[in-house]
Amino acid sequence: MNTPAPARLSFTDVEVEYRSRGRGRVRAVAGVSLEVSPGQIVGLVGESGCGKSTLARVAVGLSAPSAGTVEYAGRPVTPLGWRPRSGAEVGLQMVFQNPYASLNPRRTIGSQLLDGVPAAVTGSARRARVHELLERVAMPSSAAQRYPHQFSGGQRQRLAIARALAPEPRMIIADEPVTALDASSQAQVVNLLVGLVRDLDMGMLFISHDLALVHEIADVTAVMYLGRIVESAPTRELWREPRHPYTRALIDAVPQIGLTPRLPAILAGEVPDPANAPTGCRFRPRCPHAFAPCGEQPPTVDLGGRSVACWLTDSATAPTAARSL
Ligand SMILES: Nc1ncnc2c1ncn2[C@@H]1O[C@H](COP(=O)(O)OP(=O)(O)OP(=O)(O)O)[C@@H](O)[C@H]1O
Repeated sequence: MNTPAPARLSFTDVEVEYRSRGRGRVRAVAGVSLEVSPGQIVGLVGESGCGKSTLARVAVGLSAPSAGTVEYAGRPVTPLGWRPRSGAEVGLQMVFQNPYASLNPRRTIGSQLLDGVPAAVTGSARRARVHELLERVAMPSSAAQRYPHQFSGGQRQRLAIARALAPEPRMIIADEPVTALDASSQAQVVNLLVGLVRDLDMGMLFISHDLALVHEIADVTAVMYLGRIVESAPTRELWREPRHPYTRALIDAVPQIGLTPRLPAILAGEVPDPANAPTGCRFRPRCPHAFAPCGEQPPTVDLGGRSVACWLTDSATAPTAARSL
């Protein structure tokens, strides 16, 4: 008997390039390798424009990688529109920042949830499944007869989560799912999402620019800068001892109770345009520790459970680097 492959999402050396009229070739993702396993929440953080949403779109087949592979449950993710989606890909569902990206404003919630219920569920069990989904996201059964615009932003996001859960996914890609909500709805939606992922033993890639939020919920945190993952580690370790200068800067910029938030000098200004990315280490122009080797792209060093792409952690160059600190 064949054992099914674990519902793991794997990115291997993924690159995504856009062709844009004014900017030419934009390499939004420039060689990313990352894994999300069932039962695990991986947080992906980084400033605006660093390629987080592009990576999310590639994970669910909304964009195609220009190089590298994305696999889910041991099979390549097929870009949507290239061919009918296979059964495996239904196991991978996305929650967007804007719930209207997955909810049609002109159809009732009930009919949209029904669409997502697997065909194997038949007869009256289909409607019962819709009510179960509403209950899971703490919405009344009466929501089934109503339209998306009849709900508040937080409720609408909960309904979008119910829509994502309808096909019984094993993995959720959540791209800034609470960024557009007010503070109290944010807490409710985050708690709901994390509770569901834990109860149903799913995996989740949680994308956010909010490092403090990712610190609260993620088992592993991956830090992205200008199309590359610069550091990835169990969240607690990353927070206790950030190894990449960019991670350190992001953590320093997180507001702390009683202290005035302070943007570190090196993070002032914008992330450079990926259409004109610096050569070598892409963080080099903003890094206070940049030294000669940074003109070359740093290797990703595996430090046992965590990985860092920085010449400061490379054993051959670290001694020289230490002198520049
Ligand atoms: N369709 C597109 N055509 C051209 N360039 C694009 C396209 N989509 C994204 N980009 C560019 O790719 C880069 C990465 O964008 P992306 O939206 O993935 O970043 P992000 O980290 O999710 O940022 P944000 O949080 O602001 O959405 C940016 O420079 C963006 O301008």
